[in-house]
Amino acid sequence: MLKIKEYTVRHLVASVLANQKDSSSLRQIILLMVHVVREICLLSPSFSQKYPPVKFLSEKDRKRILITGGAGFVGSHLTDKLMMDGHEVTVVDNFFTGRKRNVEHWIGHENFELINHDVVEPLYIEVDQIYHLASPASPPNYMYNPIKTLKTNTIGTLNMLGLAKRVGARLLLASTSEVYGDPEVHPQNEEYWGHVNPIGPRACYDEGKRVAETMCYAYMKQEGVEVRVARIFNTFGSRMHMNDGRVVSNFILQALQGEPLTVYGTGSQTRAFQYVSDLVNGLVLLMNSNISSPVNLGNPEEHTILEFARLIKSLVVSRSQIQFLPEAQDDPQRRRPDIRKAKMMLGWEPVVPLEEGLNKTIQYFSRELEHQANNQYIPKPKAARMKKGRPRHN
Ligand SMILES: O=c1ccn([C@@H]2O[C@H](COP(=O)(O)OP(=O)(O)O[C@H]3OC[C@@H](O)[C@H](O)[C@H]3O)[C@@H](O)[C@H]2O)c(=O)[nH]1
Repeated sequence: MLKIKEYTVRHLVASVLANQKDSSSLRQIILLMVHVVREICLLSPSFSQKYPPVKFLSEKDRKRILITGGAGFVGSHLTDKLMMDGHEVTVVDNFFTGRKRNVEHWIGHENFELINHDVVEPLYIEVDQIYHLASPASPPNYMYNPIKTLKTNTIGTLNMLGLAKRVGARLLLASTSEVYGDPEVHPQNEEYWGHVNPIGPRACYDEGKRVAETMCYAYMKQEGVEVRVARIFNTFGSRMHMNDGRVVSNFILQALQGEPLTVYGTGSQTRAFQYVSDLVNGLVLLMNSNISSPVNLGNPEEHTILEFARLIKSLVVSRSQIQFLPEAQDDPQRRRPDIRKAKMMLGWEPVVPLEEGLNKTIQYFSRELEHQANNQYIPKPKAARMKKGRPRHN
């Protein structure tokens, strides 16, 4: 089809050259060229790249959605869901822990945009909803540069709330179970005010998220901004960074490489882990609900860290030893979400069984290791409180 048009264009060009005053032929050429260019633009993405299937949404239902931290572990899975649901998604990331690789399958799609931007700087765009996820989330990452973690969670959140106010968007804050600190109430429900050491090594994140929640409710009361607050409990799945440093990725990588599984302390501390797809479904339900108060999103199945180490060792069928290292300072000793509110008000609860999620994650990390092996360098998981050199603040 294009060949015929090329021929026609050539034919018309020849006729114009033969008679330079033939303005109607010239007009025809221009119209035809415009048509051909438009067609090439429409066809070229599907020639060069296949995107995951995307639903068609009418103008009325299609939302313009900003995801800060959208190239990170959770953010990129959320990007996938919202893109496949047919929305227009703008991902903003400074690529501190996020990676282009996590969203590269959308690059070039007409509903997708990727912006390299740090939320500590203001952002001016038109959107209907903001999922504000930007922040390092693993303890070694957020402790690496505590001042930057504080700035991201305070100035970054203020900037996003300011944007929400200006454009009338609804903002969902990715808060955390860490607002409960080392809890004295078990399991943790949303009424609990928490037990956080304000000057400890985790404070940059715990207190940063606590003040981010405070900011949300100040903007809601004072400026009428619509806010949603998700208190996210421990989450795992594909696209966690090899250097993430959280327990699931550490144990899986160690087991796969035959290295000792590093248990901090006695391993009697507990956590409850949810698979990332469950979390993403919960975030979208919460955003589109009318619940403005905080909601816990997590899987209530609680295990000790030592049990996790043994389970992962057996799923990987690894001969790794278990190595006990000094416990991390202020490490919460027990954590399990009370999810009655999410169940009752969102109709949400986790559906992916722990072993199924772990097996998928093990497969993911096996592929990553193969990929790394083919690219010579295999990064080791970071230790709990690594801090070498002096990180920059900005
Ligand atoms: O190699 C390791 C890593 C971690 N751990 C232990 O495993 C437990 C879980 O540690 P993680 O680093 O995975 O996660 P934490 O529960 O400490 O923090 C997490 O809480 C909830 C989220 O908001 C965040 O993603 C993160 O801050 C801790 O007790 C930690 O000391 C190990 O025993 N060995």
